[in-house]
Amino acid sequence: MNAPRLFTITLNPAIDQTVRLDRLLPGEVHRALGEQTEAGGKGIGVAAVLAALGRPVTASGWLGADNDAVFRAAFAERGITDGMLRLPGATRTNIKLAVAERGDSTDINLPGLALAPEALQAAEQQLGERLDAAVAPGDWCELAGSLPPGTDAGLWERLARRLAARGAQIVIDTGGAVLGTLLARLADPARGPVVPVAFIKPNRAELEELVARPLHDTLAVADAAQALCQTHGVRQIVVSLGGQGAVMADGQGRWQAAAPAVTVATTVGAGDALVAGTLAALMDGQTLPVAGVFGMACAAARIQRIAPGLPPRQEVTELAARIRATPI
Ligand SMILES: O=P(O)(O)OC[C@H]1O[C@](O)(CO)[C@@H](O)[C@@H]1O
Repeated sequence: MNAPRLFTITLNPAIDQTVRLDRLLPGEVHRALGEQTEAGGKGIGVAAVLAALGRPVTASGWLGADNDAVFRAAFAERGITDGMLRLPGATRTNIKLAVAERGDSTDINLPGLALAPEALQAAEQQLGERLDAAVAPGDWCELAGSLPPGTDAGLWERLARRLAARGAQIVIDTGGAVLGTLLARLADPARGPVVPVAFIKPNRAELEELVARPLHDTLAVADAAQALCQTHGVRQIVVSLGGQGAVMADGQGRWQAAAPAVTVATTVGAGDALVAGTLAALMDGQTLPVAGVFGMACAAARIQRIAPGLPPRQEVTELAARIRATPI
């Protein structure tokens, strides 16, 4: 069998406009230090990191045809296969305020391209056919990011079932109520064949929403993550804890790892880099703690610059050497 490939599926991509500020004072006038525009959206961020790691990756999903130039340029420059449908209209622009004093970003994410029900149905049909033609058994498919207006978890569910029927490994990186609904539906035999989920990467708030209780410490996070593996048939989980690092869980155990201290230019894309690095290593057959550490190194490398992608591999390897996963 050929080496597995990754397809990211982004149904609500974004043009990220990052405005750099020295500080943020609500209600005040700010003079920006600078501005940068990048092709964004969760699966596109993941694809950028995978491509930087030298992996074949296809960015799939859909884009507004009116302003796709930034995506075309990014795909060509980074060596990402462009598998995105073009739909009538414009892709949303998300505003990112990267604030030097705070060392983080404030995100303002817009709803996204709204399509009429018939147009949505046609887009789903066309996307499904494209994926059927491209995805081979053993390939990994990431359902990435939020859903556009007028759609619900059913859209992800139909795509996941279609891809699982082709023998793909399903990865989910979507948040809010949609994640819980989707996991519950895919694990429910009354709805059809149970779809095993290879990997998810909630953050603490998303995991709290999934298990419907606050998770005050690392141990509580690890317990909740491991329980989710058992109840929802999720094979591997990395819970991102921002500056505090990550907790990982699978059928074999649970681990925690602290994030290395780095200078932060933006926190946008940190989660995508964590997913991308972890998936790259898992696809190589690495264990979860090894893969999660590599993902964390990719995230630490990613947040030091505003542009998606990664610095030279040596820098990522050095960061990985500074991270230890310890069993909990
Ligand atoms: O689909 P969501 O949840 O609105 O997130 C989209 C945002 O997330 C990112 O992909 C970063 O993770 C940004 O590029 C983008 O603006």
